Amino acid sequence: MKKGVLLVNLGTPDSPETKDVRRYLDEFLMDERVIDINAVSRALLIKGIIVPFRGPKSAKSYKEIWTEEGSPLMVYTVKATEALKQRLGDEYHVEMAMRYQNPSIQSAMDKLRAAQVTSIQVIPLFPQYASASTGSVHQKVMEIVSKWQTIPSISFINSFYDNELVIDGFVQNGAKYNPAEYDHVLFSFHGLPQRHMLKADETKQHCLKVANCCDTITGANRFCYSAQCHATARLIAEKLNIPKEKYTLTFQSRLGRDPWMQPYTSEVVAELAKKGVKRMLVFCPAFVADCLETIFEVAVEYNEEFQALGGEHIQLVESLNDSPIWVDALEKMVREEGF
Ligand SMILES: C=CC1=C(C)c2cc3[nH]c(cc4nc(cc5[nH]c(cc1n2)c(C)c5CCC(=O)O)C(CCC(=O)O)=C4C)c(C)c3C=C
Ligand SMILES: [Fe+2]
Ligand SMILES: [Fe+2]
Repeated sequence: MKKGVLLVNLGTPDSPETKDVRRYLDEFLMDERVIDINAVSRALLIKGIIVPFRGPKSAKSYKEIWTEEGSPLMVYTVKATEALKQRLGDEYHVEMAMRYQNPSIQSAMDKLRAAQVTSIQVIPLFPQYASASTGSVHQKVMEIVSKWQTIPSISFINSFYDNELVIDGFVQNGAKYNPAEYDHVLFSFHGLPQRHMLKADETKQHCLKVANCCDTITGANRFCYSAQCHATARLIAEKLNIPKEKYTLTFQSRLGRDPWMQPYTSEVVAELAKKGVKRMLVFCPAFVADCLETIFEVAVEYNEEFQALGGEHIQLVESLNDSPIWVDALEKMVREEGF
């Protein structure tokens, strides 16, 4: 009998065609943990405005990054999963799923059940915990097993923002570019609406109330996405000897008009270009695989904005993708934190 492992990434459209992108956006943005407003307003906003209008625009962006093997997020996640299977051997049954679209969590859980695994270890592939990413994966898995007659031992990884091998993976990739040769370094994380941060603060007295609330991890902010992003950036910067004044942490990918976590990457990129920064190195350590948000938003869109304002070049540091050190990190998580 084998132990089960379920790796879950965010998800990506089945193809870069508008109909598939719309179906993906619809499933993603109708998740109440992502757009956390009342159900009627969410349906009106998402089905009536965002999906119809954003669908064709996003499809155009996906066409720019699509490869012969498929969407980069999918390609890298599949490769890392295959490498992990090799490492873990016969003692484990490993499945990979996407929170939205395919392969679905339901299909992966069905396979684990059919394989009669003795336990299931769920690893959402997001280094920093957010209700909209990790929390949503946890909820979906719990919904599925709640319908099973027999529920095996299940464990959920909450976050791995300070995992040494994960940090070292980003450090190795960044070191290839010799950060000292760049004028400035950005750590650009996927953003979230500010209200998600406030909801994560169980004390209601810390987040955005205490000065520099994200600078250290405390009891109040231990599950705060922003505080965990700050910790990840600090650890990478320390290992690469990047002094504090030479790097900035920013948040990208804002959607809608509500305030999101700040500072916004787009605004910092523009300010730095205007200040005369010419060469900038950008890490995106919220993503374990390169995807639309890194390959297109950072390396193409922000790069163009930077150059239009006098900057010379934005260099994206590759994500962990299917690097051996990332597979080492996953293997260690499975062997040390599982059953
Ligand atoms: C790092 C984890 C992620 C969190 C947290 C997250 C929250 C979040 N995202 C949106 C809206 C969009 N995100 C989109 C793409 C996207 N998001 C993540 C990760 C997180 N999102 C990834 C890995 C990707 C790329 C997927 C790929 O196929 O490459 C998109 C779709 C693209 C676009 O149209 O721009 C949207 C929309 C919200 C609203 C949100 C939390 C509230
Ligand atoms: Fe996102
Ligand atoms: Fe904070």
